[in-house]
Amino acid sequence: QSVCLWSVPGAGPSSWHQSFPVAKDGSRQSPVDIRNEETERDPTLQPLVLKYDPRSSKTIANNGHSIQVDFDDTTDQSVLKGGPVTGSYRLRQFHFHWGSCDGRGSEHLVDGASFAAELHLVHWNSEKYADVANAAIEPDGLAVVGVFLKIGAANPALQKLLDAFDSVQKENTKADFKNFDPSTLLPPCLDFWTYLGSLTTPPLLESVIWHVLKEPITVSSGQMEQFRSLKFTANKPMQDNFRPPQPLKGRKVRRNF
Ligand SMILES: NS(=O)(=O)c1ccc(C(=O)NCC(=O)NCCc2c[nH]cn2)cc1
Ligand SMILES: [Cu+2]
Ligand SMILES: [Zn+2]
Repeated sequence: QSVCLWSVPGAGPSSWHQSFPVAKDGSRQSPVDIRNEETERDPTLQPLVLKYDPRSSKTIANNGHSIQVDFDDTTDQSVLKGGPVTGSYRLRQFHFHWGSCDGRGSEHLVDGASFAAELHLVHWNSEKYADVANAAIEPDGLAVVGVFLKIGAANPALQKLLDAFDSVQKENTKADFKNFDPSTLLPPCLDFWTYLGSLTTPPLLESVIWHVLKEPITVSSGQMEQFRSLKFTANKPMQDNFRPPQPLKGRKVRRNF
């Protein structure tokens, strides 16, 4: 979107259905509140395999509604395999969602509870589709890994990212960001919940196989303040860029733990 839809007052998630009817009429919208009691353990789920090569990291950008690190996805350098998916999904980018205070900010909830932020690692099905744009319109086109950020000790891997924020303070700015290994942002345990969902920002396409990790990583309050120092459109602080939970509409959330 030229004017990103978070920053214009009254143009947040509650008005997206005007331009994107799938927001209201869709059957597999994201995020959702994961009620653990209602999830189903599925022993047939394979372990999640995330193989990331730091040489594929390219740039860091403030795109007006999040901070995003883009990867070279012209070859299978950084891929997701296993879990509920067959085949291999190529890492394209990762970005974050966070709140204006530590008590909110994540998109998925667990038993109604929010975390301070949520990391999304976005992969596309490079075995079946030519590029991310073509994959993004297919029901099995994207695989996104969600990692919760919980307030606790400062996270040194995250600090490397935050130190690069000075060069992307303003909206629509981009800087080199090479040799970053996204696996440093993952928790030691890759247990996950999985369900069929969508992009959580416009165009809200219903093309995402979600893998939400059970174990959060930590972030300190001070580090969260650095996220909030980034600017939205028209110099507004970038924060509260999360969509509230959407109806499950009969979907089952499975877990591998
Ligand atoms: N939150 S999430 O469900 O993980 C997610 C949401 C949107 C996209 C996406 O690919 N969205 C289209 C697009 O082209 N995004 C470019 C960035 C942009 C859009 N508007 C301004 N900059 C990918 C993942
Ligand atoms: Cu946008
Ligand atoms: Zn996201």
